[in-house]
Amino acid sequence: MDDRRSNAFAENPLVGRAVHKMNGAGNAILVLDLRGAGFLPRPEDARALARAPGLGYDQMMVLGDAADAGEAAFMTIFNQDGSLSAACGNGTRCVAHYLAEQTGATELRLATSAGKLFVRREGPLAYMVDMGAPRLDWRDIPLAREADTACVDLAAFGLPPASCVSMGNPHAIFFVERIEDFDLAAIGPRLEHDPMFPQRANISLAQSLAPDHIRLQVWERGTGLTLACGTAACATGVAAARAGRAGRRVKISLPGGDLLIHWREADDHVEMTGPVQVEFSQTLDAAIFSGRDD
Ligand SMILES: N[C@@H](CCC[C@H](N)C(=O)O)C(=O)O
Repeated sequence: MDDRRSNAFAENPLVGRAVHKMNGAGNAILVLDLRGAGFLPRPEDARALARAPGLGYDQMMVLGDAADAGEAAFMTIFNQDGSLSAACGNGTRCVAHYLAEQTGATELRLATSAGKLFVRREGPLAYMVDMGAPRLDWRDIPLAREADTACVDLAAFGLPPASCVSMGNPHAIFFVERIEDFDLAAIGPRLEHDPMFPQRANISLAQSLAPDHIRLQVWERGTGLTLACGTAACATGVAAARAGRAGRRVKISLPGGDLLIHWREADDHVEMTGPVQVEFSQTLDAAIFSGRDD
């Protein structure tokens, strides 16, 4: 190892590692493969990477060693603010693509702190993820107090009651006539931190276009407005079917692209199918971690 590399390594073990910038329906994803490394980025590292010029991300998917044989990796998922999420649908497709390209696998098993995920390649740049069963009990979302999760009155901003769903992470969905009538960038942060959500929440505005088609805009917990959110699309599909607004198969159109959601009757699991795009790979240098962490 040359001197520059060994000094940089002493500063931060991420220096010299490769990251892979991808997107899933426009959701900006950074894949960092730390299998075999025995460490995870610190929250301040995650924040530094999120604000690194030309790099950035909505979520960073850090691959670690899987506990079970047959699982390709364990995914630790960071938001821009350094907080963790137990689920990320678009990031899961990106990780699946990264691994599928390495191994040629067309089916993969991955794990997160929320559970195990099955992924199937559907095309050169398309994947279906079995996101597991939604959780609809108020304690599982979690909400701060007992409530009918199909109808949570947050009494704010002229919005109707929200439908709350956990896909391993908490979502509140507001069905509105027209998304444009609301400024999600302004109300999103306040709803994310509403006292009803002890672990904060991802906030979505949904507009029904047809019984099998919904428009969606998402304010993501720990990140902000994004072009797409896979778990929000799953949660919205579930909320819409629950309310009789849609069937169990629905197309969700987000600013960055479309996701197909199928809430299976047979086993209650939610399938999410959508695209991935590979942008670039880069080696991390020490300058990324040298700024202030405000
Ligand atoms: N973009 C993701 C969800 C990201 C996680 C979220 N911000 C959270 O903290 O729960 C997706 O595609 O599902």
